[in-house]
Amino acid sequence: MTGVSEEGKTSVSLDLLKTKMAEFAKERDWDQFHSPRNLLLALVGEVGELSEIFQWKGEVPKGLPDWKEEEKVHLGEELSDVLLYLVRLSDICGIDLGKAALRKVELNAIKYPVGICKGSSKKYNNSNNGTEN
Ligand SMILES: Nc1ccn([C@H]2C[C@H](O)[C@@H](COP(=O)(O)OP(=O)(O)OP(=O)(O)O)O2)c(=O)n1
Repeated sequence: MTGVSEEGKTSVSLDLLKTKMAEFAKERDWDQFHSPRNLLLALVGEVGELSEIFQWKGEVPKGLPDWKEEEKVHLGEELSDVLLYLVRLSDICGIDLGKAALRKVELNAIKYPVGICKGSSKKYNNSNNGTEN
């Protein structure tokens, strides 16, 4: 279920990750542990591990040009743990994550019209139908 993107690179689908996680759990008889609450706590734990990588470093430049290869590998692992638990949590809750995320992107575009928001990171404000800090 991998696909080829417009740039010709192989892309990995959320469906493939969902299937892999379901197989991983089934083979180990771990469905019993993959409850919504357990998965949410595991997800939050992995977000903590991801945060530790950046902790005390101050701001870092995009692309992480000064990071060693092994640091980037570690970052990829922690990002993956977060993604995999998120995909699994969504599956166990019966949410089509890809569809929900696409819908949210569309809602975001309506909430933050280019004409009002371009160049400004201010948050949407319900009271004046505009934006504020
Ligand atoms: N009950 C479990 C335990 C693990 N995993 C999978 C999902 C994550 O991708 C990864 C998490 O494994 P660990 O709990 O061993 O966490 P780390 O890989 O981060 O290791 P550590 O916590 O030792 O740094 O394994 C899972 O699906 N269900």
